[in-house]
Amino acid sequence: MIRAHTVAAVREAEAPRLTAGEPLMARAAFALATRVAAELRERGHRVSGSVVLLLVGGGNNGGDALFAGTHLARRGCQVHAALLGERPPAAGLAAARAAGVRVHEVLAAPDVPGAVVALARAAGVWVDGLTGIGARGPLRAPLTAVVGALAAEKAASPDEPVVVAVDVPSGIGVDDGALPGPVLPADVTVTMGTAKPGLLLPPAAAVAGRVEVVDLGLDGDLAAAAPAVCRLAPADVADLWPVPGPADQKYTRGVLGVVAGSQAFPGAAVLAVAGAVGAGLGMVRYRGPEVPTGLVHARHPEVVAAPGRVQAWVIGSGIDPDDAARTQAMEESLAAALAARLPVALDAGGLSLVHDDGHPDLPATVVLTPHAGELATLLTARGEEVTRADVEAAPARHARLAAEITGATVLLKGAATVVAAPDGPLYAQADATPWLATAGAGDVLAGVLGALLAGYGDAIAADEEGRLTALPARLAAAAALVHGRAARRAAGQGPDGSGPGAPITAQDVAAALPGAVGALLR
Ligand SMILES: NC(=O)C1=CN([C@@H]2O[C@H](COP(=O)(O)OP(=O)(O)OC[C@H]3O[C@@H](n4cnc5c(N)ncnc54)[C@H](O)[C@@H]3O)[C@@H](O)[C@H]2O)[C@H](O)CC1
Ligand SMILES: [K+]
Repeated sequence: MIRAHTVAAVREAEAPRLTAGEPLMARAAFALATRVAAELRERGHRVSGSVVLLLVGGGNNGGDALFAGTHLARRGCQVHAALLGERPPAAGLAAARAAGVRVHEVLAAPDVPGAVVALARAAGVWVDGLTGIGARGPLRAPLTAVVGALAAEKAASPDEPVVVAVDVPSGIGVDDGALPGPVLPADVTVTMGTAKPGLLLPPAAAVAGRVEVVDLGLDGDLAAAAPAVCRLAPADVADLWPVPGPADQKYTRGVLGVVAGSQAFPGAAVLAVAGAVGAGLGMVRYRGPEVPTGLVHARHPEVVAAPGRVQAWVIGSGIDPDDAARTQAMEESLAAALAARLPVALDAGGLSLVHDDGHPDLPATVVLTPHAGELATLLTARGEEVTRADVEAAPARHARLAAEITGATVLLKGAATVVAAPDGPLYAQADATPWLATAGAGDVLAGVLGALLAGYGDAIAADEEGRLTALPARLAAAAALVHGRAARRAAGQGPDGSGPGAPITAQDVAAALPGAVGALLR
């Protein structure tokens, strides 16, 4: 699991070590130089003779870059430093000059962006040491124009140069993942001491590239600080996955009630059920009208269409809130779940059940699964004037707001999936593939989540002391990881999303679930 800590937590952890004179910056700079050299070699370049441009801000972020440039110059790189801060870090500057780094006072140039771009065009590596955790707000002039020009250069030639961000790409919202202004997208971010929330949270996570965490010896100090954002890795999901044992039978593995699909949208019932059975569980009880029931049985004859005991519910996929009969069925199953303290995945039309305060203070065992538009509609219905664009610009903030308003756990779907509960860390999962943006994918995800909730349903229902309140959020993040990995598998991509992939349908994703789960458990 990747844990990300806020600027305040990092400062608090660093302070005693800095006071004690620990050489944190030296460690940081050496690790940064080592990564730059590795990136050069991995691209088939010799380190010695390679041209490296340091973009140097006025604080210690720039200091990291300058000291790293010192190491690189000593390894034979031709290193140029473009000074873009009013007061460049003196110690770093002196060390760089002593090592032969060529220093450019570009702020004195009549055309600052032009001067930087001229240096950049001659370099194979750009080291972004403009701002790190000391940034306040969107980048200010002249960095705005400089970064805008460099981003345009980089967009025109994506393969070369390689952009290495120091600690964070300059200009992102370090604690919230916002993109308040121009940012230079990085191929690699070498982040110091611990990951930062903005490297995991959308939209900024999309410009961080591969994130490498440098161990500065802060883990002990940071362990005391609860992480602000977590990202589950496959191993964490494997530890969570309900794997049956010799004593299990279908009722102990978990039975899932599915209220999805309608005469108008019967396919969603098939897809939600396919997601659940593909993820693996004891049994599905499907509740719906004749047409979807027939389709479900045609694809999944093992599904039971009779009422009975369940350990979790999926409610809402493929249901139009204007469909009175189906809305009544949704209300009844939600009421039954709440009365029995069972976990629920509320998807699509099911979200309309929380558009008013008819269910005040939902427990965190209810997991809402909106996309950005549905979350905007929900928040607006609950009195927060919010548009889809607002949600997409700050997904984590809006997911947490919805969790606080409703009391439920919120899984906000998107290119990266954010999970927020009223308390505890955010989760940010980036396991999907753009090929997953296809009709019905959300229905399958609701089924995967339902299967996981059913696997833990009895334990959650019996959890009188609230020891498991953090579990639904973690299960939701796990469902997002497996759903994304199954989509990559179905698209013919690697587990890391590598490769071009190919068109997939929601059913392809469901069919790939058993293989994706098996790959996790190996
Ligand atoms: N604490 C340590 O010793 C270590 C820090 N590491 C590195 O240092 C930075 C944090 O350094 P700090 O000096 O606190 O701030 P920054 O360099 O990130 O930024 C301050 C710098 O940027 C200017 N600035 C602030 N906001 C803006 C803006 N919106 N637009 C333009 N310029 C802005 C400000 O004026 C200053 O000049 C951390 O990220 C690490 O890289 C070491 O790695 C570990 C030890
Ligand atoms: K930076």
